[in-house]
Amino acid sequence: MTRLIADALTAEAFAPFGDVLEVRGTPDKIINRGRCGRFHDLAALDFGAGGRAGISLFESAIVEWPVEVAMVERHPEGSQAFLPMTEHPFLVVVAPDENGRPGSPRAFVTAPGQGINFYRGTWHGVLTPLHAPGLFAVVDRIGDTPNLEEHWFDAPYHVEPGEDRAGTMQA
Ligand SMILES: NC(=O)N[C@@H](O)C(=O)O
Ligand code: NI
Repeated sequence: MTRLIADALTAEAFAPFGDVLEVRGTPDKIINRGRCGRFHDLAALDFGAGGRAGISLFESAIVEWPVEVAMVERHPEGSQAFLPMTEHPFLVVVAPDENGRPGSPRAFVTAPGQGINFYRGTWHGVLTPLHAPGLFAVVDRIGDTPNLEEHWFDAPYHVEPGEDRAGTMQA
C-alpha cells in the first residue's frame, strides 16, 4: 500500500496542473454599482478543435479517509473545472505526465470556496467530494470525439489528510 498525504491546496503548488479559482486579494473590477467584486477570468479554458464549452452538474457520493485512488485520467482534448456548489472541501489528485504515463501523484484538499480547473491533458483523479452533498458544477468539453484516457496504478494509493488538513477528517 502506498500512502499519499493530501496537502492544503495552493495556487502555487497546483500551477503545473491547473488553476485554483478563489476569491483572493483585491477584485479585478468593482461592479453592480459597487456592490460586487469581480475576480476576472481566472482559468485557462480550452475545448480543442470540434469541441465546445459545457456546464454540467455532478451529484457525487462522498468518500471517507483514507481515500483509495486506483487510477487517474486525463482529457487530451479539453480542460475540466470542478466548481463546488457548497462550502465543503474536496480532494484533488493530480500527476505530472512522464512520456505518456502519470508520474508520482500529488494530493490536495481544497479550502472552502476554492474551485479548480485542470489544464487540458492533466492527469487527475475523478471528482472526489469529502462531505455531502457532493454537488459540483463542472465546466468541460462537449464534443463527439473521444476525450478520455485512463491509467490504472499497479497498486492503489491510500490518501490521508496532512497535518494541516486533519480538520477535514470525518466527524
Ligand atoms: N467523466 C466525467 O465526466 N468526469 C471525470 O472526467 C472526472 O474527472 O470526474
Ligand atoms: Ni476528468
